[in-house]
Amino acid sequence: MALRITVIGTGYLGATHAAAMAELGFEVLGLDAVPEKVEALARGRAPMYEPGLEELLRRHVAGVAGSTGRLRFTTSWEEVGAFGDVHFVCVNTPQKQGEYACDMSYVDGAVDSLAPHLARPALVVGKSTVPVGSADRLARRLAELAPAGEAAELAWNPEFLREGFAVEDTLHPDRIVVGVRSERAEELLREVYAKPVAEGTPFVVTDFPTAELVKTAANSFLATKISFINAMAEVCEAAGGDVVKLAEAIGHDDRIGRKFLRAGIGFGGGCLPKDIRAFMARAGELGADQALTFLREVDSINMRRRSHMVDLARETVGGAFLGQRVAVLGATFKPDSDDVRDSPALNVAGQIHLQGGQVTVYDPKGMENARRIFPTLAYADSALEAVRGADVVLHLTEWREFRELDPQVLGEAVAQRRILDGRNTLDPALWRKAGWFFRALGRPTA
Ligand SMILES: NC(=O)C1=CN([C@@H]2O[C@H](COP(=O)(O)OP(=O)(O)OC[C@H]3O[C@@H](n4cnc5c(N)ncnc54)[C@H](O)[C@@H]3O)[C@@H](O)[C@H]2O)C=CC1
Ligand SMILES: O=C(O)[C@H]1O[C@H](OP(=O)(O)OP(=O)(O)OC[C@H]2O[C@@H](n3ccc(=O)[nH]c3=O)[C@H](O)[C@@H]2O)[C@H](O)[C@@H](O)[C@@H]1O
Repeated sequence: MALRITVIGTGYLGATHAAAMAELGFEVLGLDAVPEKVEALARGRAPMYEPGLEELLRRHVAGVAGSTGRLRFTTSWEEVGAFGDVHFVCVNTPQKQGEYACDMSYVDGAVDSLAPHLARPALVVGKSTVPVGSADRLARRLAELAPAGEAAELAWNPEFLREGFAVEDTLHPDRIVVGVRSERAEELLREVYAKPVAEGTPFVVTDFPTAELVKTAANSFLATKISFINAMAEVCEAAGGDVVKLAEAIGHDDRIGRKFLRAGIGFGGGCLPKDIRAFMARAGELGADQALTFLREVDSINMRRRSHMVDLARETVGGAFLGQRVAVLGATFKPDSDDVRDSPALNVAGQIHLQGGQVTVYDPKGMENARRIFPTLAYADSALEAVRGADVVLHLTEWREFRELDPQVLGEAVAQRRILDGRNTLDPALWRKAGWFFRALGRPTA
């Protein structure tokens, strides 16, 4: 009989994983602690904006006309325990309030809720990003609580998807990494991922700590690459160089590569910032803190980008924000997502607001989430409306819509033709030709 899969926690990762598992042909049951999320998903509605996800849900959610009916959602642990052969844990692992360390309470809570319902053989597979050592601790907890005893086993299978490409990355990943302690666990995971592996996706089998570390190492490397190019942007600004050209030129070397060398206001989101901090905290606990002191620098270069953007904007409007109208284009931490967690764009908007600027924000998909986090900022329904009467325009998230803006049309709406490109994706020549003062991070001023 085909494997039956459950997915615990149906947020950015879990909702996509559940839909993708149904797409691979499995019967899937998703569970979340938030009933509204479960209700929306059960109607085939994605709880967040993620390209292609809603189409996939509608193709599989039971009850949606024409669907395969392979995908259902529930809030019942009992149902999940009775249904699944393989249970994927996809709950959140945020940064602890006021600390660098990871808050494991959601993962611990999920395992504690699930385990008592595991009366028959089952594989619990952690996908959340966790501090190294968590899988070993959770395996012991599972053995203690599951009625099935040793027949309820744990494995670790970190996830590498990017928001905005989540569906594609889940169905066609670069690699699959599994931390296992038995042949049975490996066999079950090979069965789950048989299709992508048959298409050539590398399948890396390892132990628990290595599987956990692969994930935090990968995110640390990506964060380091971004902070490296942003450090080069700082030097370019001081020396009159052009970081965009520099990135292109060093990227032609295959050993360096062109990806993840976009200088700008830096990285944000629900993962890279909190993951490098949790990694440092965990290394400290293990007595290996010296190994990761460079990540402190990666973090501080990154945070400096945001204040640098605020400083440039203040300088551009004459030295003080009081009485100045600032239009902010972009609220999400990256384009093609509605995610505003630790968003550099919103952070910059918030800092300027606190310094007395009249900030108006527009984002194609992130308005609802942004309003929830920063209710005191003003919001506009379009880019054109946001820039009306502005003394300076800040381009902070590189949505395609912003790249296609017409500098002439916007020029008619603003009070002053001044724009700062925080993402280095606008064409300076185009804006300058239309009479704008144009400045980009790490690029020559004219
Ligand atoms: N968002 C992303 O692109 C990626 C996230 N990750 C990792 O995946 C994990 C989840 O991240 P997101 O999906 O972004 O978080 P999220 O906050 O969007 O989703 C987590 C979901 O888990 C639910 N939940 C929390 N505790 C629960 C419990 N005890 N029982 C049932 N449901 C519970 C929440 O209600 C929420 O819907 C994190 O560890 C993250 O670092 C890994 C790769 C990519
Ligand atoms: O662990 C996670 O959750 C995920 O974190 C990142 O994915 P994501 O946060 O969706 O977004 P990225 O595309 O990595 O971008 C992160 C941030 O870096 C910024 N960035 C990215 C690339 C770049 O060259 N420059 C740059 O400033 C983006 O604007 C964004 O704010 C990783 O890329 C995924 O592999 C990983 O699974």
